[in-house]
Amino acid sequence: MSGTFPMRNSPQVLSVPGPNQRPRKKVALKPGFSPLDWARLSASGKDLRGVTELRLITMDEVALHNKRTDCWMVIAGKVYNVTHYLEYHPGGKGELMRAAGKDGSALFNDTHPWVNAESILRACMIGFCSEPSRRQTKAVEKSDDSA
Ligand code: HEM
Repeated sequence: MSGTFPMRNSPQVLSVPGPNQRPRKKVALKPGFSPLDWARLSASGKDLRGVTELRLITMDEVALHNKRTDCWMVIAGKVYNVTHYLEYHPGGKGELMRAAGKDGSALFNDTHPWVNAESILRACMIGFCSEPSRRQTKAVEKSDDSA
């Protein structure tokens, strides 16, 4: 967590970007695809996972699901089927698809560290990633070197 407040690109920053701020890239979502609509769909009991039980999933398997009609993504070690969420993503389908079939944690954290993916995507979580993310791997390698 950085020590500055508000965080870079946080919603608490005025919407007019200053000289050192990234412009906001939120898109206009289609009617019926607001965050509230997603919350309703998530709570509706509709099957958004497409699997029956949580399990360990390899990156190779995640990589097979990289299409708009079948899209899996790892965020912070958890695997989500984000196919239904694509239309509801406030940053747009295209942005989310950059991490389709991949570990999107780094892009996610660089773009909006304040967003609670775990809570938003609870209804479409399908398992745990069986491999540490590249960032985590690096941190482990570093601590091994210094030991
Ligand atoms: C699957 C997990 C993700 C969830 C649940 C999610 C959720 C959100 C939410 C709630 C916002 C609105 C933030 C706000 O109003 O402050 C947002 C905006 C955005 N998201 Fe995501 N996101 C996800 C992944 C990604 C990824 C992987 C990217 C890749 C680049 C991305 C790019 C963006 C962008 C560019 C915006 C617009 C930010 C802005 O206001 O400038 N998101 N997302």
